[in-house]
Amino acid sequence: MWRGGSNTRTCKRRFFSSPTRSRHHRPPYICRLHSRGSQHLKAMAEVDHLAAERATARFDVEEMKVAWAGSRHAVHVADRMARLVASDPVFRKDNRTMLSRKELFKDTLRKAAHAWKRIVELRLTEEEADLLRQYVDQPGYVDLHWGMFVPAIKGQGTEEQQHKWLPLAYKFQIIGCYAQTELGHGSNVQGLETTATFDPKTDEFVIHSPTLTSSKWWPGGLGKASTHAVVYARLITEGKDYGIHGFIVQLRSLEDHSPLPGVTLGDIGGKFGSGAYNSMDNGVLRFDHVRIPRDQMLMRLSQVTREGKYVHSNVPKQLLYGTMVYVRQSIVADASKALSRAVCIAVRYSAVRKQFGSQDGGPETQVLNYKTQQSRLFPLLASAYAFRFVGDWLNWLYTDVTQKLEAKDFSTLQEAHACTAGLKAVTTSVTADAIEECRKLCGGHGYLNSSGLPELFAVYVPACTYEGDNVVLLLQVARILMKTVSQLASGKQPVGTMAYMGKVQYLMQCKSAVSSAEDWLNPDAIQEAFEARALRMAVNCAQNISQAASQEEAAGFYERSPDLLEAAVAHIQLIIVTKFIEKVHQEIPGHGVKEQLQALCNVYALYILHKHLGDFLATGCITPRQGALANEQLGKLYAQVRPNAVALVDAFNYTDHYLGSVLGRYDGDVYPALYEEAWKDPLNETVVPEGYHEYLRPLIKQQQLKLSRL
Ligand SMILES: CCCCCCCCCCCCCCCCCCCCCCC/C=C/C(=O)SCCNC(=O)CCNC(=O)[C@H](O)C(C)(C)COP(=O)(O)OP(=O)(O)OC[C@H]1O[C@@H](n2cnc3c(N)ncnc32)[C@H](O)[C@@H]1OP(=O)(O)O
Ligand SMILES: Cc1cc2nc3c(=O)[nH]c(=O)nc-3n(C[C@H](O)[C@H](O)[C@H](O)COP(=O)(O)OP(=O)(O)OC[C@H]3O[C@@H](n4cnc5c(N)ncnc54)[C@H](O)[C@@H]3O)c2cc1C
Repeated sequence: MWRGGSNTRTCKRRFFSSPTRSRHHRPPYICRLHSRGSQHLKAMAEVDHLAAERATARFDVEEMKVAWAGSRHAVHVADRMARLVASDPVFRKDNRTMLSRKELFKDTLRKAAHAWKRIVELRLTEEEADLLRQYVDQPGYVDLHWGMFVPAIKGQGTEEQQHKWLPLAYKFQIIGCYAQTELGHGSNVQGLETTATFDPKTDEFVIHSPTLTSSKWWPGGLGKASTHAVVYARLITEGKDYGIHGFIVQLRSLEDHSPLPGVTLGDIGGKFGSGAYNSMDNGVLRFDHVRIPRDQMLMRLSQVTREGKYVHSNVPKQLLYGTMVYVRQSIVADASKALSRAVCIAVRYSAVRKQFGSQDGGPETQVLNYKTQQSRLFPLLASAYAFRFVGDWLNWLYTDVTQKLEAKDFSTLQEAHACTAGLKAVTTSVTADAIEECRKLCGGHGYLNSSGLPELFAVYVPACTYEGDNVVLLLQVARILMKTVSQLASGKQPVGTMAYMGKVQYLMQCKSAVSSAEDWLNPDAIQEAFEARALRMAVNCAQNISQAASQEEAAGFYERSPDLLEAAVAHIQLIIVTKFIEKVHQEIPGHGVKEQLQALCNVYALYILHKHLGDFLATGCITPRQGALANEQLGKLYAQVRPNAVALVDAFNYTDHYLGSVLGRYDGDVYPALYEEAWKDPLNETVVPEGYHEYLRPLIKQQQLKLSRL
């Protein structure tokens, strides 16, 4: 019922495109200047640094690639798709931040069409096509078409509707987007204002935007590309408002792409950063009494009969939110991708970069050897692995829930909602902060577009907002936690990721047995501390809410929401730690691979414990001494990770094209690459800048004249 994705094998439609040509041609004098400079610098380049780093790894990198990707098959397919993209000039992206908005958008259309052509020519499977989409690495309408429009029809459309619309979407005969958010309301879906009023005389719905704030605002692909949208609107029939439902609405002509009568639409304007999410045409849309046939209401969950009667199927209303649940779980997998990219850049560059440490003209110290660099970077490396594994687990959970829903078993719906919402919130917030931290870890050069980090940050940060603002989503988790706590008294045993709450008697009073730093390497000690902290925080919140004088529960919840947020984070961190521990308990082939993952798992858990020490101490789960021991063990783990760091990021198996960073190059030959990149800037197209004769020369001359008069 929630399933997304599609089988692209059936698609026959072909598109044609011409290769891109950079608008920035370096004039001959710069080529000469640069090639001399570059050769000179190449001789000095520290190309051996990463080779030496790779030699110190104490594990089999090829096998770690398998552990990271999930299977040998996954490594192979990802490798093939990454190379396919990297070797195709149409997919170049090194000039992206220098393109104007219009050029960037056209470049996105060109890439999408070319990608589709290659997918059809090579008869790629859905798995391969999606990887190709990811490696093209440019947000565009196809993400929303495949990621939300198609899944919405699959999840909320009847079989008949799927039969009609999906083949059109699979062959790109129509392009769709997901039009939910409005200018006035995004988080509060029930507050949307767009109306869909049934007219029994014509057997049509009339879609209307009654106010300015009811304008659809933000949907990706809506601004310029989409021909259709799944529009969420208040269903009104027989004079009654039945709340939010989905409708398939055609927006543009399939002949000339002009808006249909009654439809006003366009792009909402430039967004944060250069390049980045500006490749996406997030749009605005208003309806002026637009009529659509009744059968374009998505009718799997509820129907309106020919006579205008509203009928709700015997399924939970929340299935309407299924597309968001689907995308939230995919966003968790994306978080590990974005985080691992940033970490890969920062680790490699930190191994190449040297500062200080030599008093007598000897070599300087690799910045990766500084303990502070390690304590900032290695937890992020560990988090990338942690998010990867929890993402795999979440994908399993999602698939499992979907199968159950198809069998009309709704028992795990709440678990799916809590896990997707909470993990989406925590992993995206951490990743956004981590990308910025990686930029700082790369010093000044991290601020250059050519480091890849500014664009990665700019493209990533909206993940904290889209598909549900992270605070709003964490409060959803908190509500479920409070509900679970309140049911404990009645003896109802919590299940799934809440099962630990069933041990309430024990966890509320247990004391950690850790008495040495090594004791923190015991997964049971970690698990118990995290469970006790999460449960105690949730129970404290529940007690505070119930004690909030005579207030209603909702008012108590509102008062305590900052604490509830922290309780929700603690619960989600417990899930991440638990899934990492479970992963490490599995059989993992390859020399040293399990040991490295074990170390990273401990780094992740103890880093979180150290960072949130206040929670652990305030809830009395551990003593200050035990907290200090955890930190001591963390330092030892960093030393263990250090010789393996470069190999651990190599295991992500990213091409230089995908990384898009001169600092993160596989060969570590950073300085010539930085030098070369500088010359590609449009400012360097001429030696004397445009504007010199207009503004600089007159200014200088005027000053000279003044001086000569003195
Ligand atoms: C290069 C080209 C090549 C071509 C390639 C071809 C490839 C082919 C193959 C590709 C396949 C795959 C492609 C995948 C691509 C994926 C990429 C995706 C990219 C994504 C980009 C992002 C774009 C962004 C989109 C958006 O942002 S869409 C809008 C999102 N909006 C929100 O998230 C709004 C948030 N708000 C809410 O969700 C709700 O309002 C709320 C939950 C906050 C509150 O809801 P409500 O008011 O209804 O209710 P309550 O809080 O009272 O809750 C009532 C009960 O319902 C439960 N509940 C709530 N939500 C859910 C849920 N989702 N599921 C289940 N249950 C839910 C509550 O728990 C309450 O329960 P109770 O009554 O028991 O207490
Ligand atoms: C890049 C991007 C792409 C997007 N793509 C799409 C798309 O394709 N389709 C689509 O329909 N939408 C899309 N959106 C919209 C997106 O889903 C919404 O912006 C998002 O759900 C947040 O809603 P909002 O903008 O209304 O934020 P608001 O809810 O207005 O948030 C503002 C602030 O209020 C806080 N807040 C709100 N409610 C509460 C509460 N109950 N308790 C405590 N604090 C609260 C939030 O934490 C936040 O700090 C996109 C957005 C972006 C940025």
